[in-house]
Amino acid sequence: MDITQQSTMPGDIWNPDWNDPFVPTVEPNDAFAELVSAVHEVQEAFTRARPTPTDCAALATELRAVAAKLKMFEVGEDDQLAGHRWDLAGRGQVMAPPLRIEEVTATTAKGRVTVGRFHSGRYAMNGGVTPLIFDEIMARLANSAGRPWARTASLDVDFRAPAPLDVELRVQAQFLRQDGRKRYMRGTMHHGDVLVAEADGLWVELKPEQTRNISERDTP
Ligand SMILES: CCCCCCCCCCCC(=O)SCCNC(=O)CCNC(=O)[C@H](O)C(C)(C)COP(=O)(O)OP(=O)(O)OC[C@H]1O[C@@H](n2cnc3c(N)ncnc32)[C@H](O)[C@@H]1OP(=O)(O)O
Repeated sequence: MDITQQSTMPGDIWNPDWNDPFVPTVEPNDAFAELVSAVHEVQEAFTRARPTPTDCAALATELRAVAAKLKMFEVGEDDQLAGHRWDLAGRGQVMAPPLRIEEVTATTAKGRVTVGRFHSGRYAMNGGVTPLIFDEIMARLANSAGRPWARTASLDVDFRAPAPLDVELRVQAQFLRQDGRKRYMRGTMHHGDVLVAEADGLWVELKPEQTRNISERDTP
């Protein structure tokens, strides 16, 4: 299959606005984006802090109060906002660093990400976080251009240099080829000119019975 012959089908699976690098990550008056940003702030501040035992206890109480409030708004996974806000960096989920995907064509995707101490191993990005970032951008590309849904079957990451914290990293994905249901992808992560990690991945197109749990809300 010649994947370069496929269009990106704007409006179908890919919002053309997302190719504009100047679309702000957080829209004014976007209350959910503010909430996501606040959770990220808590994660980073928690990681950097060394509170006293008394303060730990008080903070735990306050955070449990916040969790109780959020539980009042619990919905099913199809209806939750986290992970479904395709216009936000990181889709509004707070597990992986907020990768900002700026461009997706049928064959390439480009994004940028900055990680703080929350995602640190030791003075460099944790080795488990790098695959999260690759999976996000490579999956986005694998599922772009109107292609039927595919899930990650394998992801092989090579760590070439420590990925520094608090600076912007550039992440790219490339659609190498398709062989039946198999889509072969490649990813790279750079800090400046330094290649910090690269990845090879296989995405396998789902059979109809494997798409049962994928809803319209999963469509970018
Ligand atoms: C964010 C954007 C959008 C996101 C939008 C949200 C929805 C969709 C995406 C969700 C993203 C995820 O959750 S991904 C989460 C992480 N991934 C997963 O949970 C996937 C778990 N695994 C599976 O569900 C399954 O193993 C599949 C679907 C990957 C493959 O199973 P299958 O459908 O039975 O395929 P099967 O017939 O065995 O294999 C088909 C071909 O692929 C090859 N193959 C299969 N697995 C492998 C493998 N690990 N390594 C090498 N090759 C493999 C086989 O040899 C075969 O080759 P040949 O004989 O044909 O040559």
